[in-house]
Amino acid sequence: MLELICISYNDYLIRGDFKVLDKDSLWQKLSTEFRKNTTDLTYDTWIKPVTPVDFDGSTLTLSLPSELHRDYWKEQLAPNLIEYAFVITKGNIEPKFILDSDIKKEAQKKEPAKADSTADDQDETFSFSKETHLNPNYTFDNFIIGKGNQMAHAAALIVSEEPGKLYNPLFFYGGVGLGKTHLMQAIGNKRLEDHPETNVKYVTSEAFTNDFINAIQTNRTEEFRREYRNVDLLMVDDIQFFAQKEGTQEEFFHTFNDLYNNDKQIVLTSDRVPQEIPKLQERLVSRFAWGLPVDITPPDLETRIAILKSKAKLDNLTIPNETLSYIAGQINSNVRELEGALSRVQAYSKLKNEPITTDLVYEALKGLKLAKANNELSIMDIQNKVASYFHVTISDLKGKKRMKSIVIPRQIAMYLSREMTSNSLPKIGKEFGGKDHTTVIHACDKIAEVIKIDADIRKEISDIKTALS
Ligand SMILES: Nc1ncnc2c1ncn2[C@@H]1O[C@H](COP(=O)(O)OP(=O)(O)OP(=O)(O)O)[C@@H](O)[C@H]1O
Repeated sequence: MLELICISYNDYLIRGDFKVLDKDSLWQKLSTEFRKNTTDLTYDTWIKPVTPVDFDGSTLTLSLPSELHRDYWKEQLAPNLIEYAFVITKGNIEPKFILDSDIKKEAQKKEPAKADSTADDQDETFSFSKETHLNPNYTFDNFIIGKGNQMAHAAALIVSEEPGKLYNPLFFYGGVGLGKTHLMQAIGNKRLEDHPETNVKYVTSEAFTNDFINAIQTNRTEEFRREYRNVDLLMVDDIQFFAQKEGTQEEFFHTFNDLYNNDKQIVLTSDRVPQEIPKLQERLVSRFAWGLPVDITPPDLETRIAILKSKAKLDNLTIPNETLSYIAGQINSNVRELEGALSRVQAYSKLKNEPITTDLVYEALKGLKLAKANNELSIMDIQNKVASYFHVTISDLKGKKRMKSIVIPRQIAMYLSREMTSNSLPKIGKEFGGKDHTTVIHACDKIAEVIKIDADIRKEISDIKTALS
């Protein structure tokens, strides 16, 4: 990787021997490419309203006026942007999308606190509390109970009232977007509301791993241990990502023991039972089963309608009951997609300046509905699943980054698109950021070979296939 030598030069920065544009100049050049290659209507609707916010040499942050714009950019325009940017800068540029409303909200929030703000404050993610990293919206009040999550909900409530006693660790497992994180954080939020003195810590397993690696690199392992072992309630999300991380597992084992022996509460989530997490140490598997492992399954129709009703109320949306039932009937996979459908509908109604009716919803969700009616798995379904399984973005799958952590998921997604859909090789290539069909053939051959010798990848692919079928 070439070093960034920050020499300001008109609108250029110089990186190695490449010229790197600043955000406005880069965006101007990209807009010109889009104007050349799209219709006036597409340009005026989707590209013109975009504002460049930041460009750090590898990520271009763009602000968009609505959720609908964001969906459209992610699904349709991002691959073109990556390609145009590659031609312009000779580098891999990733787009990042934020909403104009988030920028406004953030500006308003910062305004009163300006006087005592610090550099650290500026790094905080929107609306997340600095100390605990809890999302304040993930509460028991906002959580709709249905058949698939009632056990998990009951256990969570008990743990929030009597941590460290009955179910330790509490272990939620289940598919993507079913509310594991929400429920876990609801425990933390309630505990803090009832007992503000409680020391609560929420991290993803990746954040734990990164903290640990940083601590080693900076000789601060003692500090790391003090931080993690001095809490009353530790929540670690998505622990399936501890798979194959020997050193982190070792450290987590000691963290776990320390907290457990001191009657501190541990809450964990994973997309599968501990026994199925590849290369998870046996002693961790058995410890995770000490408390209560409880699964969360997808919501039935009634629960989906109730969830939609509650989200609509939170967003002050007026939606007739039959329209809510219609939306709930269209999306039966997970709650995150249900929320996505609702925000797509909301944005569509704003754009058209019409009230939300079943007809309007039909139009807004047309693309999703068509895929469902044909009952065919789309390449997009596969990309979504693979991206969430490996925690990469859709842009990663469509882009050109050569890191192993991205290349393997990309090749797996191409392989599955070939295996599980009837799309031609050129069509698959096109859906992966306009790649040539020979790249797809190479990916398919590569994965077919790897499957023969690598049991972990074989298992991962089989998990994704099961989730897709
Ligand atoms: N029962 C529910 N009631 C209200 N909202 C819900 C419910 N279940 C899930 N959600 C919402 O769905 C979204 C996805 O949930 P969450 O992130 O908790 O899922 P997850 O199971 O942790 O997914 P992942 O495995 O991808 O991390 C969140 O916005 C959450 O608030």
